[in-house]
Amino acid sequence: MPIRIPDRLPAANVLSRENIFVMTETRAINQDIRPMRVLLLNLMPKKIETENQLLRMLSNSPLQIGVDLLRIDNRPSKNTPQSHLEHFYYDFEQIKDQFYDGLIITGAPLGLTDFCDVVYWDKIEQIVEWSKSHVTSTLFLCWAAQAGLKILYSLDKRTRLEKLSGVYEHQNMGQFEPLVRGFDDVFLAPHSRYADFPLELIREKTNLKVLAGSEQVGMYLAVSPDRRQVFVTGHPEYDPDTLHQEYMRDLSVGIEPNMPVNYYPDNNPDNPPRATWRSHGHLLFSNWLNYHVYQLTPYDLNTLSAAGDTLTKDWED
Ligand SMILES: CC(C)(COP(=O)(O)OP(=O)(O)OC[C@H]1O[C@@H](n2cnc3c(N)ncnc32)[C@H](O)[C@@H]1OP(=O)(O)O)[C@@H](O)C(=O)NCCC(=O)NCCSC(=O)CCC(=O)O
Ligand SMILES: N[C@@H](CCO)C(=O)O
Repeated sequence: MPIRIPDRLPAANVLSRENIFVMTETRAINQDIRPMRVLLLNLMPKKIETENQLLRMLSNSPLQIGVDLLRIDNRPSKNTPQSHLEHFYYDFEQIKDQFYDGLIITGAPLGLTDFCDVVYWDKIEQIVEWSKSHVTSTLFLCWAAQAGLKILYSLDKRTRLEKLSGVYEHQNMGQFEPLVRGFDDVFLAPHSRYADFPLELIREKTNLKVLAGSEQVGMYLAVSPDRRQVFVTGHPEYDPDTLHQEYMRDLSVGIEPNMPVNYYPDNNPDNPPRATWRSHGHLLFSNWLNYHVYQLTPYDLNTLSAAGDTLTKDWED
């Protein structure tokens, strides 16, 4: 089933060219099934690219999914046309009385910025708190995972000496957890972060269930006991060339970044990179939509705030 997006959102053309079935608002209103409602809080610098990447991941589902785009930084954007933001994005005030089946909070290039110096930190805290009564399942990506751990578990920011950049192996630690259904025992995913998530720290300081990771990258995927919060510290949604774009950007601003690990064929940046994580990314987002959104969410979303922990399925561990 397709994703439901505004008629003129750029992703409509991008995804249609890839034979990905998107449904415009005009077509969608003729369907008499309840679409899933997913809110995308986009904090990434290249917002249109991130929209395309995440909508592609959400499109690989038998569900009809309505996607609302949210912004919380009303300063002029450095990397996205203001007209795009004004036309396609909601402000929190416009949606705070709404209920959603899913919320995705993206990464942000704020790995070297203390939380207290993040211009919209108060709004992030407000939205995470709001999600507890207005969203069935929240997916925190990369920087948002670190922010979510701070807000929900008071886990202080930990920063690596060097940026973790490249495509890394992960052990599947989730056994029969639905979120990792169909995962390989060992799988690849990109990372691009200074944030640090040591496995033992996560296990010691939170009640999260770690579902995938490694000694090298730490925790990659974890889920709360009620399965309503999912933390992903990497970027399974990335295009093949996203790490390359970031590498070239960081070189051009004089940061002297290390070359992304296990990424360029023959470790040569002149060779076009290939995606070795795409199937994992699609499976992760499909499993999230199926087991953490669709199968948990109440038919009447307005009952969500009263539902509390009765949403939890008693899946076998
Ligand atoms: C990454 C770049 C090169 C990006 O440079 P840009 O020219 O795009 O602009 P920028 O001023 O850095 O801002 C990028 C986006 O972050 C927003 N931004 C910047 N500072 C902010 C702050 N204090 N609070 C809230 N938002 C902030 C800007 O508004 C912009 O979003 P709009 O476009 O909407 O205006 C730069 O930030 C940089 O050199 N940073 C130091 C290296 C680094 O941190 N790289 C990323 C590491 S990876 C990472 O941080 C992932 C997370 C993690 O590691 O935990
Ligand atoms: N890693 C991204 C930011 C979100 O993780 C960057 O270098 O811009």
